[in-house]
Amino acid sequence: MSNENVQTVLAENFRTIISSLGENPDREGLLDTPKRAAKAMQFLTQGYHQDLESIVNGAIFESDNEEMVLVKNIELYSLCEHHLLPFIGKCHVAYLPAGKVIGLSKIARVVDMFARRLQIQENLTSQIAKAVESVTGARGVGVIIEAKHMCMMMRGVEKQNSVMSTSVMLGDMRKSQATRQEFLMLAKQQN
Ligand SMILES: Nc1nc2c(ncn2[C@@H]2O[C@H](COP(=O)(O)OP(=O)(O)OP(=O)(O)O)[C@@H](O)[C@H]2O)c(=O)[nH]1
Ligand SMILES: [Zn+2]
Repeated sequence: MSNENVQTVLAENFRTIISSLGENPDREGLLDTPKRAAKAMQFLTQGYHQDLESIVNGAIFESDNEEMVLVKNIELYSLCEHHLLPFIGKCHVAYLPAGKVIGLSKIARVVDMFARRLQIQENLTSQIAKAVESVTGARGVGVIIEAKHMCMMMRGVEKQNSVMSTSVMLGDMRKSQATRQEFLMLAKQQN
């Protein structure tokens, strides 16, 4: 289905949702809402139409550096697959290069590519780690995500302060306790 067709189908469904809620989809304020909501949902799930190779766009560079590279505090917006409500937080990604480094912005793009899908935080964390590992050939990769889930805040148990923390360590980052500790310590430090 083309992008426009998907948007039309989504908009029709959003119109049904609005009327099922007892609202009048024909009142002025809501007239364009199905289309807007459809576009917003397409944006928030655009990761399904992206692939690693085009996201990275060849920005892999040779380097002798073997020390840990860490990108901290990457903002993260995703949708939980259970309620379709947002979870919002930050992601820290570290890797141990093995002859190659990746363009800095590309790590954030990889995070977005997987975050803009229907997710649970655990799978999101491991998908990012595996993607960074495969694209850089790194000796080790670590990913930490700390996020607040709207499904726990706005509804359900209504807990406003709980933060879910998930981490995935691969390769040498998993094997070497000292390296893992260094990552965890650097990730925890304020800026
Ligand atoms: N592990 C994990 N659980 C999640 C994530 N996002 C949402 N959940 C949980 O998924 C669970 C779904 O539980 P259900 O009992 O089927 O759904 P529910 O009746 O809406 O649950 P409550 O949220 O407890 O009201 C809830 O415990 C959510 O907190 C996530 O990223 N990871
Ligand atoms: Zn949820």
